Amino acid sequence: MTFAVLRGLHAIIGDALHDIEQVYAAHADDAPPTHKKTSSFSRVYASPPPSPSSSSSGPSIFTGNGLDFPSLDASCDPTSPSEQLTAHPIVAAAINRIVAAAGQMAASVQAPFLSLCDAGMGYHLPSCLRVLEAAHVVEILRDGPLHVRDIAARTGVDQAKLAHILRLLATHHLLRESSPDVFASNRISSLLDSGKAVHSLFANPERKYDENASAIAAFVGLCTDELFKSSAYLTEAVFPGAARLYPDIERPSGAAASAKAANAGGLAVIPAGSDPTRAPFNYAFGCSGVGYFAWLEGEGWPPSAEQQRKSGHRPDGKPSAHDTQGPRSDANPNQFRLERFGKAMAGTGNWEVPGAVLHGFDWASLPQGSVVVDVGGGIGSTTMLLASAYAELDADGTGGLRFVVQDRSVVVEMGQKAWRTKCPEFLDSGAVHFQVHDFFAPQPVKEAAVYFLRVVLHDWPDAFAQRILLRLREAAAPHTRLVIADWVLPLACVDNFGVGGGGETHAEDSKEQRQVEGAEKMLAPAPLLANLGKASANAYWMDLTMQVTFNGQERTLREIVALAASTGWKVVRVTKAPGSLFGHIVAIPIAVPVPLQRRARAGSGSAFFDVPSGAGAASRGETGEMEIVERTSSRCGTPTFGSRVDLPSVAEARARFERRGVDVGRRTLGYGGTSGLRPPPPAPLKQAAVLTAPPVRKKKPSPLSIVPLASSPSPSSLHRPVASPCLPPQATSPVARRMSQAHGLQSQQTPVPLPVWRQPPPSPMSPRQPLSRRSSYAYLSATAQTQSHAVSSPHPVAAAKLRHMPSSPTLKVPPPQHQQRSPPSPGPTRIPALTRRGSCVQLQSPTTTKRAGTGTIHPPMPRAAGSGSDGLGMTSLLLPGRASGGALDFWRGRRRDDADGDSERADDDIVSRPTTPELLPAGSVLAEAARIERGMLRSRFPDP
Ligand SMILES: C[S@@+](CC[C@H](N)C(=O)[O-])C[C@H]1O[C@@H](n2cnc3c(N)ncnc32)[C@H](O)[C@@H]1O
Repeated sequence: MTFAVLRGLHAIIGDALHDIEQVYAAHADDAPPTHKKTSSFSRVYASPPPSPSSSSSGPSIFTGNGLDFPSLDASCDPTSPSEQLTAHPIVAAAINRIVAAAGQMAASVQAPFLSLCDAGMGYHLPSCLRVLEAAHVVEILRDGPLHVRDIAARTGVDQAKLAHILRLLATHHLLRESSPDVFASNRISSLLDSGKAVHSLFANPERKYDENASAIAAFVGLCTDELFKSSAYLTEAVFPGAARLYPDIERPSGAAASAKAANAGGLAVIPAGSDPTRAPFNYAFGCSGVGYFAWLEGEGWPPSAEQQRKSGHRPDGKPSAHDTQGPRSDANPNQFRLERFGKAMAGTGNWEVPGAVLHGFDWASLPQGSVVVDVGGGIGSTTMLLASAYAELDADGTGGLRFVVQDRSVVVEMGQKAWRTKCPEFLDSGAVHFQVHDFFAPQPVKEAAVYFLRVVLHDWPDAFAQRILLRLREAAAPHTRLVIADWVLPLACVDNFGVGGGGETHAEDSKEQRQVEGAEKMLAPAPLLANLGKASANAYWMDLTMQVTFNGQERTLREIVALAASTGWKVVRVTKAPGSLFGHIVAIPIAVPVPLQRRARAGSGSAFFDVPSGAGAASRGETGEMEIVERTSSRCGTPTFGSRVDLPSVAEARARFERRGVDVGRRTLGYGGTSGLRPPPPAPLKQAAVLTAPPVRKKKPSPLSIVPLASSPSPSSLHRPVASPCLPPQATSPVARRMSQAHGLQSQQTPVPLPVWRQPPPSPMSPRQPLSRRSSYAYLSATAQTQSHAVSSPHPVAAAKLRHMPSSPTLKVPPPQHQQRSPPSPGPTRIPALTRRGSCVQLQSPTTTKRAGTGTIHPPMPRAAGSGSDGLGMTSLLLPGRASGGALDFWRGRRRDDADGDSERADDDIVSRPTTPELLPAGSVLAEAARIERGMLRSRFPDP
């Protein structure tokens, strides 16, 4: 059977390659001459002929010119059509199948001992990668290949050693040895280019990460330095037996004591390995009891004597001469790492497919005036996205959702400043309100419609995450919904959990718990690993990174469900954007587990168990959990670790969802060959799942709802807001997708929305609808172009009539008015100039969260001279699968029906009007099309 498996893997690779070739062939017209692929296959990495076992048999579809796949040997140019096409859903999905199948194939056929050598000595890769980054080798190679002698001369690294370091990287395709001892950058290593001039890098190495382009270099620097070193101490931290065997290891003190601090009342015990300040990182850097962020800010320095001895630091704690971490400021010896971390964080918004949050919950179903609390919301970047879609207020001040962004005081201050600068109208109207709040303390906003936790829980071990969730449960009303946005790790095997199946679910899972709408059994069928193996690796790298740094973790669905259930929440739905392992989990309040109820009744006023804290307790070895939280804390309040520090403008936020990087549509594309890779699509979102009242029994209300919170002893005296441990997986787009292999799993998880991209020509294996060869894709890369959008604010100026959020710390949700709202209608939009002559766009109605339809815009046809106006052209809109469509007439000037001069439009504006409005089922679809076309027309007919 093994040969059958190997042949199966081989066929997957062949078929996936075929899919990719088809897409590139379909875009041959987009290729500038330099990107055209020739039929000679002269390059080293040119495509081999299809696999004989491939179901898409036949020769390569390239017999002449075509758009070639990016070469591994050349620098990465994210703006090239060839590179951009790698994000095409079909291509991205095919790439994932290739990565998964090739990884599995290699593991299957390679001698097991050599596989162990790969895994066991793979640590040299991050080591060598760090040299490459720290010594600025990629910038040195920016202008072309160099002999190692010259690289050594410029870096000061010994020539012989450097040659071996670079060769190891070249052997793993991270660099290229173009001739003996001559090295060149390639598609992968070129991403490390910080964009800085080489001389300035050597003159001011501490300024390397000043520029935006350096986010990936910063990320790799972070990964290959403290995170890599931390990972080396995983065994010491998790395996109690290690202490006996490796006496040289300094065991962080108090680890055992913190286990005692666990309470026995139903909340998770805090085992020794779950103290965020005694993680592998603390072993590696000899800074027991100091949280990672506090360490970055200078605490725990100098390291212990043992650590100094091992790392070569001088006994006075000052760095030794050969320490290459860059100059340290007197105030904070870790300043370089601190700033690098901040830079590496840039772009965490790419954890999520742009706009995915809008589909993660049925926000439009919430009654007017509902309050959404973004708990640990950073400076409100995600709230900005939601508010710009749902906070629009009606003229009488009753419309729209209201948002409360809660975080630590230093973050709230930053958030308010950013919002005041970029979109004060939300603050002025009271639609958005910032609030200082420690999420371990009682939640001041009671009975909110939604409590939203985005990438917060993964920062914390279970025992702490439980406390955060319990605080929200205490404040919840029956109608409250909890929305958790975090990675959802699939198992490495088929998993029936949540899909309602029996079989392999754990006996202790109740049937109710097993039902989670949107749960998936697998991402890929056999012979591939169910979680797509190596193609999904990034989420698992992230998971372990959280673990080694903070004892945090990413969670599987069953772990999230169990965590939620232990604090009185039932997970009802998970939504993942196509191509992402990042999920939005919706939970409803249920009865709180009995042990916590007992505790609440026992008179504490809270389900929390207040454990010993303070110096006295510590001296008795009874470290309290809240003391642990404090130790995790950031000393000088470094702002938004793990949170995005850049607030998008309203325009950028709207642009993210207006262009819909995400689609939860269910349209299936026919895929060649590897049929069965896509599990059936999840059922359409049911509003009922969100709107139906939770099963709270009237006769037995949750004890938490009757807990006299007012008389509760406030644990806040024990708390102070703490910096959150959280880590970056990705740097900024468009290369972010490379850092997330999970990005682009579309075809395996959810059918690809049809018209986002132009499709390849139909093949006998995979009949597809041919689309205009002239058309192109309007959604190139949402994140890449977001910056260039300028959308006028959709919000009516009715500030005087707007209701303000009460500024008191306790907010009550106003009685629901049970009136459905709609997101704002699109305002006039300037779309970035596209160079193509037409577009194939994914169209969605901005007036509803449901998909209104999809369509293909055919290229504008220039008007015949003398056709009676200064018109620019007409474009037609087709809605596939429907006998409907329409046409748009574009011209420069005033709207025709405003010819009386009433119009506010400028004479040189490009405007449009449907010529066949009756044919269009959704005017908003047409409006969307018009905005896109206007953008393209502007580029062709620049403003006079
Ligand atoms: C990974 S960031 C997520 C930020 C935001 N939700 C987002 O998605 O961009 C974690 C956030 O938790 C905040 N945080 C950490 N400890 C906190 C606490 N005890 N109370 C409130 N917020 C806290 C941090 O300041 C940070 O903004």
